[in-house]
Formats: sequence, structure tokens, C-alpha cells
Amino acid sequence: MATSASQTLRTPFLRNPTSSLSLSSKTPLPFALSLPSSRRLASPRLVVVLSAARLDAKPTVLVAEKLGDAGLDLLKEFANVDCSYNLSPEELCTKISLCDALIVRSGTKVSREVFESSGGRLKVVGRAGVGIDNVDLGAATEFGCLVVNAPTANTVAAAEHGIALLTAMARNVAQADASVKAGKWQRNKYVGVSLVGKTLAVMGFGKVGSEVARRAKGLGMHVIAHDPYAPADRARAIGVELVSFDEALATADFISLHMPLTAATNKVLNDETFAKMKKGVRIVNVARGGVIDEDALVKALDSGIVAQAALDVFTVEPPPQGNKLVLHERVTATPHLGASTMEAQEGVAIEIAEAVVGALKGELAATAVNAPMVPAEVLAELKPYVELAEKLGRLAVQLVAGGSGVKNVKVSYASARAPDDLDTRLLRAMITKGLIEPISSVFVNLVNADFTAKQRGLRITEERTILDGSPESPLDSIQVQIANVESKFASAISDSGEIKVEGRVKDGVPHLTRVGSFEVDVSLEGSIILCRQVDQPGMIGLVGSILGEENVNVSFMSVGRIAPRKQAVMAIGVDDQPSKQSLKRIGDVPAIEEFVFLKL
Ligand SMILES: NC(=O)c1ccc[n+]([C@@H]2O[C@H](COP(=O)([O-])OP(=O)(O)OC[C@H]3O[C@@H](n4cnc5c(N)ncnc54)[C@H](O)[C@@H]3O)[C@@H](O)[C@H]2O)c1
Ligand SMILES: O=C(O)[C@H](O)COP(=O)(O)O
Repeated sequence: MATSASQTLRTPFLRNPTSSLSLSSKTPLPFALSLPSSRRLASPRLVVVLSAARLDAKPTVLVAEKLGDAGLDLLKEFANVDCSYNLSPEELCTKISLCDALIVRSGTKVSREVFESSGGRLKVVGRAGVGIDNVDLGAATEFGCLVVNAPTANTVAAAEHGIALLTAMARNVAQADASVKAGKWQRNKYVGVSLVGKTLAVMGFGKVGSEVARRAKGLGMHVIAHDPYAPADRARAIGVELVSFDEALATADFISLHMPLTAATNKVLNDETFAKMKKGVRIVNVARGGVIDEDALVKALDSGIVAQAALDVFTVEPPPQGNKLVLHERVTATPHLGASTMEAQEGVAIEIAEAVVGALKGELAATAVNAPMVPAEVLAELKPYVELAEKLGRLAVQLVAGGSGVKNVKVSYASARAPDDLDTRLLRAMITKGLIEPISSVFVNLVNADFTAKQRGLRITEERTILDGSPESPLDSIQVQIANVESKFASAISDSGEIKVEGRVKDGVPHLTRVGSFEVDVSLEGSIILCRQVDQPGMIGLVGSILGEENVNVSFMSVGRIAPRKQAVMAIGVDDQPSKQSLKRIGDVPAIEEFVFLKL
């Protein structure tokens, strides 16, 4: 989904189950921050019960690389800001356990060790720039840590630096400057090449690449581009032809690299691909050093395949002293300056500060890198269903008998909406949270739900039932089925052999509406007692009075039965947890064949 950088989206950062803080029954969303409970934040849109003392607690943001003042000011309004630059990896790991958020540029490696060392406190990593190859995204996701970047504010700066390198390289500006400063006047040595009419291949036609292409056309160059994922109409609009990788290599006089560093682009310029280039090609790299095999580039320069190279980025930064590439006479080098203009750094600082503060408040910036983006209006509509989803997951897993491994879960959404008009990622994440948290010590949120499910071998399949009728509300019901398990409440097993629970939202409140083959109706608040009994008068009163004697408030009761005077399931909602003795007394009622107490 395309969103503007300034748009912020409300997203669930889910409560850490180890926290003592609980959500009130009136809480419309389980959207508290995953901060330690003592550090929860006040936010006008977070309905979490906070003590007054806690309202004062500010999160701590570690800024590990230089950030523009405007961004720092924004951060300071909301958080304690620790600006500690040039930390060693060990120092970063030590400090991180005291921080809720970390902001870096490209010079800091946010490794797995950083997430491990944070002890679960680090909730947001903000990358003040585009490339997130210095952040271990897999580890961030595993640890439920959101990663946000600032992808737009330095685009023009990077494109301008690309053009600066292109023109400077073609006219030997850096080499000639050094020569004049050394007292020489070598006019014949530094004869350059013209750009006009030459073919420039832009590799990676994204934000920076397309801005470079636009500017190069203004210089009279013939611009082609290679990008397997770029839309043809965007290229057409700028007058750029999209070509294959090999065609780009074979026809270009100049190659400018603008792709991200990924497994697919790592050392994409290597011995083999240099051999496919036109002799005398000139290369600009303001993307990432790792996209070029640097040893191969030195060879290609020495053999004359590559006439010149202009490099802003290197595989290792800073490159080691004596690096052959940096010292090569036909190489122009800058120390990763693409984003370094006053304007870009101010913009990046604001963009990342807004994203990090938003994330700490429980919002999801539109620039989240490792979590699905859910538009604010979709989120508002799904709010009660999100709560329903988590509670159905919690109920279903508590019905599983000990020793049965939960492996296969089927979720069915009944809705009158068209299939592509219902985004279920959030619901699936919440069901996953509900299924996993009661039986483990991990906490699950939108960032790590799919990862955690996969890691635990939990297969969640989703299906849609399309209903007739008005699609006003997004969903009619959600059903969660767990296959191939025994249940501690046999009546929860449906005719087809799975544990089955189903729920709906009524007047904005989630309700349990089916257990196994029994229809019930109990609001999903507090906790629930399910009893199977032979349907007969007086049962509600009997159980109600056992609970009443202990001052346990009953919020809801409902009986679902197959037929009058046959087996029935009674669902009782309670505000407080009954004592073991009361539960035993309920179990001892002769007409009650089985019962289970479930915490929501
Ligand atoms: N030197 C600097 O200071 C500086 C500044 C900004 C950006 N960058 C780097 O520039 C690069 C581009 O940034 P952006 O903002 O334009 O990102 P972007 O995501 O907008 O564009 C990247 C483009 O690369 C394309 N791509 C992905 N894999 C590809 C492949 N195998 N072959 C060809 N194209 C491929 C994508 O489809 C996308 O269109 C990134 O590596 C970023 O880190 C460097
Ligand atoms: O990916 C980026 O945004 C650029 O490489 C800029 O990196 P920097 O923030 O370290 O200058």
C-alpha cells in the first residue's frame, strides 16, 4: 500500500503478558505498548489503565549517530534522549538494555547481539535514512522490535551526489584538483569525456534512480534502466527505457547503481558481469559498496574494461588503509556523502523522529520495514474484531488438553465483504498472539506473529465464507478450529473432530457464540466458565449462588442446548477469578458432566 511519509497509522503494540498491567473490560483495544510495565506511556488514543506515576515515565531513545537538531527537538518533547556517538559494539550492547528505541544511520551495525542484549526492552529501531542493510531485520522481527526508516528525505541529496560524481568523474575533477594542489599543471593528462549523447544505465529505478535518470536526461544523456520490479509507466513518464540486466551492461557507456543491497544484488558486478560490459565503461556507485565485488572492479580497471569509477560507498566503511580501489588513480572516492546535505539531514531527522515517537506511542509509521501496514481507517473498523480474534485464540488454546501439540489451526472469517476488501493480517496476528501467549513465555505482536507461529511449527490457514447481505460491518463472525488435539472440555470438539470456538461482535463488544456444536452467547470479558450439563431447571441459579457466596460477580450467562432436557453447555462470564474450592463445588454439582475455567 502506498502511503505518504507523513501519514501515521495506529497499530497494535501488544501488551507484554508478563506485565501485571491488565486492560479493563472497557478497553476497546489490547494496544498497549510492549514497554516494560513501569514505562508505559500516556497517549490520547491508547486506552490503557495507567497509574499517575507511570504517566510521568518517559521512554529513553538512544541516538547512536549524529541526527539533525529538528529531529532531536521532536524526540526530546516525548522522551529522554541519550546522544552517544561512536559507541563500540560492546558499548552499544551494554547501553541498549536501558533504551526503548535506538536511532542510527548507516554507520552502526544493529546486530542480533544488540536485540539479545536489550532484554526485550528495545521496541523500535529507527534508521535515519533509507538502507536498512546495517540492521538485522530477521533478529528485529524475532524479538518483536519494529524497524522504521526515513526513506524519502535524502532521495534528492543522493541523486544530486550521483550526478556530482558522474560529472566529476567524466572531467577528472578530483584528480585534477589534487594535481593542481600538488603544484602541477597537467592539462593534457586530464582530458575528459563528454556526457551528451552517451548511454547511461540506471540500475535500480527506484526513488534515487529515477531522480538520477531525470537529471541525466537534462544533461542530454540517453538513459536506460534495469529494475525487475519498476513499473513501466513510471519509466515511460520520464522517457526511460526499461531493459534487461544484460542489455544494460552491454550498451551502457556509464552505469549508475541505485539498487538496495540484498542477497540478489550482493556483488552483482563481478568478474563475469564486468566481462559483459562495453570496454571503457564508467561506473558510479552511490547505493551500497556490497553490490560490487571490489577485487573484480580493481581487475576490470586494470584491464581497461572499466575506464573510471566514482564510489561513495564501500563494502567495509571506512575502507581499510591502503585499499587498492580507493587508491586507484582512476577512482574518485567520497566517504558515503550521498545523504549528507544540510537539507537532507534535517528532513531525515524529522522523518525518523516522527516515526519513532509515533511507534513508541503505539502508532505505526507509514515507513515500517518489518510489519504490515494497516491503514488507519481499516484499523478503526477492525478494532473490536481484533479483540475478538485474540480472545478466541486464547480460549481455543486453553481448551486443548495438556500434552496435545497445537499444530494446525484453521481460521474462518464469515463476511459479506468481497474477499479483497478484508485485510486479515492483523486478525491473524492477534489470533496467533492469543494461541501462543497463554502457553509460552514469548510475547507476540504484529511484528513477530508470523515468525513466532512458524518457529513453533504452528500452521494457521485462513478461509473466507462469503455471506449474502449488507457488507456494512467487515465481519459477521470468526471461527477458530484446532485440529488433531484432545480437549480438556470434550464438548468443545465439533462434529468434525476439531476444537471449535466462534465469536461475533455485538454492539461493539466481542461475544463467544459457539463452543463445539453448542451455540452460546457470552461477552468475552473477564473470564469464562463452561459447563456441560443435562439441561434442567435451576442450574443457572445453582452455579450463580456458588459464585455469589464468594462475591464473584457474574457478568453474563447463557445456555446452549441441542434439545430441551438434553445436553447443554452453560457459559458463565465472571469478573473475578473464583477460588479453587468454588470451582470444585461447581464440578461436584451432580448434573454437571464437565466444566472448564478459561482466562481471557
Ligand atoms: N550514498 C548514500 O548516502 C545513499 C543515500 C540514499 C540512498 N542510498 C542507497 O541507494 C539505494 C536506492 O535507494 P532508494 O531510496 O532509491 O531505494 P528504492 O527502494 O526507492 O529503490 C531501489 C530500487 O531498486 C530496485 N531493485 C531491487 N532489486 C533490484 C535488482 N536486483 N536489480 C535492479 N534493481 C533492483 C527496486 O525495485 C527499487 O525500485 C539504496 O541502496 C540506498 O541504501 C544511498
Ligand atoms: O541509505 C541511506 O539512506 C544512505 O546510505 C545514507 O546513509 P547515512 O544516513 O549513513 O548517510
